[in-house]
Amino acid sequence: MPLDLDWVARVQANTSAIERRAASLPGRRTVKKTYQAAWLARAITLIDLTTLAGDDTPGRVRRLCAKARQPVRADLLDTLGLPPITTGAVCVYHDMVETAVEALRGSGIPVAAVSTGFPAGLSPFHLRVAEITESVKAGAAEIDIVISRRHVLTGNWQALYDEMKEFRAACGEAHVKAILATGELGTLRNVARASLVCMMAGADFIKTSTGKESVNATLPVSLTMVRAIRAYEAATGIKVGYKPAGGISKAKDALVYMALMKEELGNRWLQPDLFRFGASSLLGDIERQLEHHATGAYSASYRHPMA
Ligand SMILES: O=C[C@H](O)COP(=O)(O)O
Repeated sequence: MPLDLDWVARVQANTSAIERRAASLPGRRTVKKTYQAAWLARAITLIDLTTLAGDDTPGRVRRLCAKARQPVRADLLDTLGLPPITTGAVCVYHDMVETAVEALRGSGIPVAAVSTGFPAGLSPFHLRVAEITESVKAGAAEIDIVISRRHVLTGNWQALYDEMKEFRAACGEAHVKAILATGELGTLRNVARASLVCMMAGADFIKTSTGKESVNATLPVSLTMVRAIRAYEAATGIKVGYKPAGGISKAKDALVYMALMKEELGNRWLQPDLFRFGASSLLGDIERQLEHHATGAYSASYRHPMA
């Protein structure tokens, strides 16, 4: 849609109310027993299984892809009466896209690439656009772009809109997730406004963080962003997805995020086309919890290596 600056200017965020509501979630909402096992299995299908490290190698990416294809031991799934599952996607740097596409061939698992000068997004603009084009050409079905934080910090909503619109166009058929790097945006009002502008410019998902900021996904930021998604759907009928990312490594945290989505946006946002966790180590803890459900005993985390 065109940029609606009046709507952007009207956006408010009541920080203390948001913090109160976010703080009430972990204590109030838990699922137990077989329901918990079912929620955790669902959580696995929502993970963008990620490796974004300077020392990534094709071997590590291939092992990660094998894990994405079979995230939980078959005998555990059998004991729990769960069908075979896979992760939602595998998320890598551009250089690793071809390796991941090859390793996931036939699985139906999409490859997500972080493009546009991830994580700072400060390389020349034409190179950021070219990086998207290259990642799509290499087979990435999803592109995670990073926005220019300075456009938010200086209130230049037109520049943010134009940038996002161009990234959207370069993605073509690929889904685009807009990484806001919320830990660097200063206020929750900025987070709400940036969310709205990215949605107006065509983002399929809005995502909290690169995982490289000093503060990554948090519940107050998530509440702010999912309320923006709710407002955007109410006004336009368009459903935008949500991806909290960075520092989510415990099964119980995943359950809290899922409860937030269910309460704020409904069950529809607990499907992989509208919700993902960006996480490199969450799967290991979920596997441990599922093993506990199946056997009654906890295994050591080294028994659930990622890659
Ligand atoms: O988008 C994914 C994040 O980079 C993963 O962050 P994490 O390593 O803290 O799970």
